[in-house]
Amino acid sequence: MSALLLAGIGELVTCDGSGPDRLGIMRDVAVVVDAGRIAWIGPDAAAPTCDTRRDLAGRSVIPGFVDSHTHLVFAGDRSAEFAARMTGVPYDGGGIATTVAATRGADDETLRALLASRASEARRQGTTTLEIKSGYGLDVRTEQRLLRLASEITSETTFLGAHVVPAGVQRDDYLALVMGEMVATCAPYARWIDVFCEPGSAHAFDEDESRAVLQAGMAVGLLPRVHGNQLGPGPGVRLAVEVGAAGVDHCTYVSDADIDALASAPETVATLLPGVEFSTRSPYPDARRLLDAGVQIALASDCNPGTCYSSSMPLMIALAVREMGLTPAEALLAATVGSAQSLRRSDIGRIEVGGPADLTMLEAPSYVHLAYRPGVPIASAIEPEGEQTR
Ligand SMILES: N=CN[C@@H](CCC(=O)O)C(=O)O
Ligand SMILES: [Zn+2]
Repeated sequence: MSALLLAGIGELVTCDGSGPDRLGIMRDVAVVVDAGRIAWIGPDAAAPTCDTRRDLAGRSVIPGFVDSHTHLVFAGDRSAEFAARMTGVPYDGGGIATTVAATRGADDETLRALLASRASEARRQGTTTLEIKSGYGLDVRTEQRLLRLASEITSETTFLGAHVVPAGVQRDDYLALVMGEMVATCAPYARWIDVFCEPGSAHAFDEDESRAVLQAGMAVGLLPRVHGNQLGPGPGVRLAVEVGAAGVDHCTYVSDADIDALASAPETVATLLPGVEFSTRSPYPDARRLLDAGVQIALASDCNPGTCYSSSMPLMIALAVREMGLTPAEALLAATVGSAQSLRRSDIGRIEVGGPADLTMLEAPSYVHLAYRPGVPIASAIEPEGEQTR
């Protein structure tokens, strides 16, 4: 068979929903990868002969992480803002203007190189699917440019023209631009429409503004998702459920009513971003409470220059376990199938014959090491062709 045989897998975590933890764990197996898809899974001892054979020597293999929330296309540096925050300066979204200025001033080649380097950094840590938002252009030309560049590397692109109101533009004028020329120009390069719904921030948008933005996107065929309840209690969760959004992301401050609404709307996934709480020194959401109430949850990095400059899904899993009350199994499911669900994808986030060969290898015998060994680079996406970088 002209394919790649991955032999000697000690633990294959399929995340197929079977077994006590829904992890579908298989032991001492082999996997055949052919033309980018999984062609065969079975006992190691019964593996077919292939042109290429790689021995994983008992390592654990898991589905590639699905990072359903990132802002990877930007230029500039905000490390000073982070340092100030660590001395007590709160986050309010105002620093986004710094990134917008740097991003507008960067040419395509510069942004493409920055994006490629961040995407490769994520892949080296086991991420095989990235969602990428615009939102650092905030003018028609730059927003379209960011989405065009993002769409060169992923089909999961999100128009976030309604990130904040840019300097020098009246709020009403900016909203009219976003809902008119900007969304029309960006829609060909986007699958999703997002809005920073945070009435407590002078920079972001209130409930009515957010609803109008989402409806304008939906009118041109984009699917809604929401940044909500990040800086304080608010209408984000409620609005996401109302419009049938695929995800409401952050959910740092949720009420009992928000949890009830999410529990009765399984199509709206609560996407938790613990790297943001870590990097803004905010309280963590109670993921245990959400899960116990029957809410669908996902984990993502929110890699961005302001609130979390980390692309590490293993770090998010470790934080979810240590700080948010999830078991290692629940955290892994949230970072794979849960996150896939928040992108309305059933083809990724799990390992099955016929599915894409999105496989991540751990330098460990068990997936539990993702939380057990925080900060240690044990996860990397398996490269079916070419050099394995780890
Ligand atoms: N909250 C809004 N947007 C980003 C942060 C953007 C920034 O500060 O650059 C977030 O998801 O946290
Ligand atoms: Zn975000």
